[in-house]
Amino acid sequence: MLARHHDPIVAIATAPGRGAVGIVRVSGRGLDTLVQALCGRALKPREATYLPFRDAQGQAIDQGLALFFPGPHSYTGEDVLELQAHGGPVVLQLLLARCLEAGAALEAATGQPCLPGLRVAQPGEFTERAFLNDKIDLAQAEAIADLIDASTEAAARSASRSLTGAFSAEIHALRDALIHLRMLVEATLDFPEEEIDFLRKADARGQLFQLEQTLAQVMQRARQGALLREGIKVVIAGQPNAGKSSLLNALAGAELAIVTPIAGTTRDKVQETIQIEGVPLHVIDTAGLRDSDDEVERIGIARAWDAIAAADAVLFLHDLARWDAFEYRAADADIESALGQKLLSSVPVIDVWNKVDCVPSALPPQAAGRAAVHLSARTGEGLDALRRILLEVAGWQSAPEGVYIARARHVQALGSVQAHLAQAAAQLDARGPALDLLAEELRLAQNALSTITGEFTSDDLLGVIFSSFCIGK
Ligand SMILES: Nc1nc2c(c(=O)[nH]1)N(C=O)[C@@H](CNc1ccc(C(=O)N[C@@H](CCC(=O)O)C(=O)O)cc1)CN2
Ligand SMILES: Nc1nc2c(ncn2[C@@H]2O[C@H](COP(=O)(O)OP(=O)(O)OP(=O)(O)O)[C@@H](O)[C@H]2O)c(=O)[nH]1
Ligand SMILES: [Mg+2]
Repeated sequence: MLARHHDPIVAIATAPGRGAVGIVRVSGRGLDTLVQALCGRALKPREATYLPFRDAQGQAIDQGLALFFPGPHSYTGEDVLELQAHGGPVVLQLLLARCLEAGAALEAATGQPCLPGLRVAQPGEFTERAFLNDKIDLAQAEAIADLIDASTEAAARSASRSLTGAFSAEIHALRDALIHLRMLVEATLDFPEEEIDFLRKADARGQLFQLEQTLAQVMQRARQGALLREGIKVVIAGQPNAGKSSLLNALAGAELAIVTPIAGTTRDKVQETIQIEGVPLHVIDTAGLRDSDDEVERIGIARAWDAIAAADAVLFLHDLARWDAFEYRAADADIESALGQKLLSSVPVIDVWNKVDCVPSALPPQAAGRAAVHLSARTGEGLDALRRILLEVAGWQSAPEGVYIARARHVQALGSVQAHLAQAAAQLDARGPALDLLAEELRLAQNALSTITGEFTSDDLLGVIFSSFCIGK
């Protein structure tokens, strides 16, 4: 991927479909001749010029604004030409084709090695260039995609914060502190006699402690950011007719799943993403859990268990209207023990006592150490309490001002830094610390940290990251 990074690329930069304005964007080195060919004149840098876009025969395709950003002062760091036309899909396709044709004609005419054939950009390739040309780091590039994909305002604001470099700045501060400590340790490797005293005088342990503290804070905020970006998967489970589908509909505020008094109504999973305080929650309604002879229902129940096994949190629904019946309680107990086998202990289960409107005075038993809520999916009573519990379970600390968007891979990288620092601390605390091991752990910690900003990231990972961008970005 690194090899192909200077040939000129072109793409439609605006969303597919009709729009007031549509943009075709070209990036590459030495685009002046292409500008001349496409616009019939040279363009003043960074100044919009109104002109006709003509095809090879001189016929106008459209009249629009042309903008030329000479590198390195552009989005990609290369020359960038924008043709801002009317936003119809056919017009933009014609303009794109015209750019490719002009590129090919120039290549044939000049045979210039500096102008290899213009080609259509891969998804994310403009932003990849911005990264490769040091306009932005990897965390910022990811923030651009996350800004575009943001499904809530809170996610968009935190992505914008990461894009301006707030997250990267924290990572750089950590890196600088780490480098400082590494220099100290590496220096002692050369003077083994004085090593321990030297480290003690320089308070290496104190520096490492400080580093761990800062890291923990960054990690906490990155986790919040990852939560905003990725949300959590919440599965609604319970016996038939407990009101699972009614609860999904109540949370979503729409009649998504079929609700009937017939037990065994839901078979397929029904999923909807809702948001609470900007945190996306992927709520999944499942088939009621019971022994069934019906083949279709059995498949639905198997899917329900698969969903439960993949859940970040489970809402275990109980029907208060039937709680008096021994068989009902026994069946709930069976589900309870099956949940215990299916779920990691870290996956929270919330007891949801549904249909409070039927039995206003009932106070059912509460399992120790587990969140519980009484509600009515029918009247909406208790739903706010459930929303609060869901946010708590997700780990949301509702301080979106300081949160920057982050991805699971960032949180993992920070976790790896944390593990290496813990190893380093163990060495420092040991009676006879192995300084080479200490140095090695600190080096690994720095490597893990720099995968976040992309200073130390494999081409494979870069490929995965940029290919998930939309076309033209
Ligand atoms: N028309 C248009 N709008 C757009 C973009 C674009 O490419 N075209 N962007 C694309 O995603 C975003 C803006 N991103 C940009 C980032 C840097 C530069 C740029 O010219 N940077 C120069 C000069 C900076 C300055 O004057 O301060 C530089 O970095 O040197 C332009 C756009 C959103 N809006
Ligand atoms: N009174 C009352 N009835 C409810 C409440 N929630 C659900 N119901 C009723 O209970 C019945 C079953 O509701 P569903 O939402 O279909 O139950 P379910 O758990 O999805 O059932 P299955 O899909 O069969 O597993 C319907 O008649 C609902 O109207 C509630 O809070 N109060
Ligand atoms: Mg249902």
